[in-house]
This record gives sequence, structure tokens and C-alpha cells, in this order.
Amino acid sequence: MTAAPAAGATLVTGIGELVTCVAEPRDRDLGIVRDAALVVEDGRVAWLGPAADAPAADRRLDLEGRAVLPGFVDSHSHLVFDGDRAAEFAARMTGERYDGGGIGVSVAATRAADDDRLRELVRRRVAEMRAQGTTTVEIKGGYGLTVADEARSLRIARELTPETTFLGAHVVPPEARGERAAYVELVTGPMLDACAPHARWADVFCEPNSPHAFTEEESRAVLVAARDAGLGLRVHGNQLGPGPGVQLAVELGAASVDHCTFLDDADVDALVDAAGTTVATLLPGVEFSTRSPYPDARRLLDAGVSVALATDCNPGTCYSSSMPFVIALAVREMGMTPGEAVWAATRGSAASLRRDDVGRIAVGGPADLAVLDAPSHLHLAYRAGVPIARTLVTTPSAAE
Ligand SMILES: N=CN[C@@H](CCC(=O)O)C(=O)O
Ligand SMILES: [Zn+2]
Repeated sequence: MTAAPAAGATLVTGIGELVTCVAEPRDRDLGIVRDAALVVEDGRVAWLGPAADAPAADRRLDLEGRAVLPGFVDSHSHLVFDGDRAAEFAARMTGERYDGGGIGVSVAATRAADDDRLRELVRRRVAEMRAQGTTTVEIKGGYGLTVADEARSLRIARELTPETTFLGAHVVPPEARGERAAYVELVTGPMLDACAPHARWADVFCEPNSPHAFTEEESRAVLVAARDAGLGLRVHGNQLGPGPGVQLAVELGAASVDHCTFLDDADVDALVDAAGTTVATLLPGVEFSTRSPYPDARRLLDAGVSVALATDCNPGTCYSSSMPFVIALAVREMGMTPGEAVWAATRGSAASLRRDDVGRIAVGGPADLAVLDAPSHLHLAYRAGVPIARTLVTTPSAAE
């Protein structure tokens, strides 16, 4: 049946495969509609269904059989930084281990950059993400590590996304070594006060396997203070070895615990019990860039854990902004099916931000769409390294 024409609307037709991701989270069903069309009006999806039933609209954009997906949700990135650490990456490729010590290099360069330079660097990195199909991005601070530098990092990030994360507890900065307790007091006191107005989330690098990061007790202090200040919680946990990060995240009801590379049975059990509350966000670009073992995604999915994928785009452990690259790694290296990987990069990642408006395509929702120069989502992993994904722009100038 054909609906009434939509005024001021764009009909996107010729969609070979429309991946809606509207199923219940436990099903991880991609909700595919073949030979589909959708109508976009005022930035929202006004109609979707089989192309044969599509209403008329003012404008028409024919995708000639391409696949359309929810725009990727990149729920873990550190885009506010200056400086270059390519030599650190090269050293790792010849056997150096990552221990977080290089973060200090980025902190020095970030502190030295003026606001305009930092803003331009972040803007370019977000544009790079959008060009690859990402429409929602979370951005952390964490390379300032003074009250003023963390506050301005978040202020700048907030200009580009509502999903900003306070990460004053990234590492203990060089000038505070030997005074860890005083630094934690700074983070939980004046730094949190200055940053909370610009942040939705707080995060901590909880990692006993790095001398630069934070212990379980230090991490708990930071997270509890942030929660009391009204921020949602996220945790960097179990990245470099076994540790307390996952259990702490679950105990405090964090929305996400990220990395999850080294998990024991009790960690997996805790994540199963917390499914629907705490998402395990896997960041396989990090294992690629640090030559580390990949997290066991198959074990987590089979156990019933809520799983997300994100880039962790940062200058140290993964300087890639590409969600398609992450999807390809998840399929090739972590035993995820292409469908599970797409789900985790969209709906799963949205859940880790406690968002149910993005990561899916539904009538009434935002028209945050990715289009592939390919007929199906399978091509994201199949054509690894080929730039087939981009954000779909449906404004009049893009339509025919
Ligand atoms: N592990 C902590 N933070 C980042 C790396 C930061 C850096 O090395 O600059 C991560 O998520 O891997
Ligand atoms: Zn990170």
C-alpha cells in the first residue's frame, strides 16, 4: 500500500539491504529489509519499508542497490590530544611492550597546544570518523591532567558531541609521581568540580599491571566521587592483564567496562549477571596496535554478555578512527559473525552509552545512517581496508 506524499522530504530508494537493528537486544537480529526505501524529513526517519510501497516525496536519492545501516556508534575514543607517537608504535612492532608510559608524551604536547589548535585537531578527527560511517561518538579527556587542561579538553569535546567523558584518572601525571594520594584528591575534588559541567560520563584507567594507572581502591574513589557528582560511569579494565576493573564496574553499575582482554570465569559470570546494565566494550584495534592477544568475544557472546565494539581512537594504543576496521578485526580475530559485529558496533555500542535513539533505524528516530558502496553488511569484513562505508547525507543538495 502506498502512503500519502511527504512534504519537504527525501525518498531514499534503491536500498539493496536495509539493516535496522530494531530487534530486542538479546536477539541481536539485524532486522534486514531487502529492496527497501526510507523517507527522511527534518533529520528524522518518517517512513521505511519495501521500496514497492514507498510514498512519493519532494526529492529522491537512488542508492542503486547499496546497503544502508544505522550510523556506527563509536562509544570509546580519546580524540583531544596533540603530539605524535608513531615511533612508540614502531618500537612495539619490534617487541616493545605497552604499559601506558607513553601517555605522558601526549600529555606534554596537549598542554602545550592552544585552544584553537586542539579544537581543529578534534574537529578533523571527528570528520574522519563521519567519513567512515560513524554518526555518534564518545570523546574522553585524559591528556591534560590539570584542572584547567581537563576542563578545556571537555569543553572542546562538548562542541562536537554530548557524549563526553571525564578521564582525569587516566594516569598519574609526571609531576605528581610519588604523590598518588594527592593526585587522586585533586581528581575527586577540584578537577571533578571543574569538569562535571562539561561531561556526561567519568572513566578511570583501573590497571594494576601498569605503574602509571590506578589501583582498585584509587579507581573506586574516583568513580564514587563522579557518581555522587551525577556522572555516569565507564571503566578501562582488564586491558594489560587480569585485574579488578570488570568486578568494580559491575559493582558500581557502570554503563560500560572497556577492553576486557584478560577475563577469568568470575569476571564473565559478573558480566552475565550485569547484562543489560554493564556492557563489555571490546576494542580490537588496541590488540592490533599493541600486538596483544584479542579478547575472547565468542566466550562473552555465548555466555549472554552485552557486547559492544568501539575504536578507542587514541595516539597510543590504536590510532585508527575506523569502525569498519574494528568490525573486520572482530570477525577475523575474535570469532564474531559479521552480523554480531555490526550489531555490536551499532545497537550494542549505543547501549553502552545508554542510548536507545541511535544505533538503530526506526520511524521517528534520527536519520543517522551509514551507506556502503556494497550490497550487504557482509562486505564490511569481506572488503577489509577498502573505504566502502560513509555517512549518508540526505539533505537536498545530496538528493537528485
Ligand atoms: N589504556 C588507557 N588509555 C588508552 C591508551 C592511551 C594512550 O596510550 O595514549 C587506551 O584505552 O588504550
Ligand atoms: Zn581508552
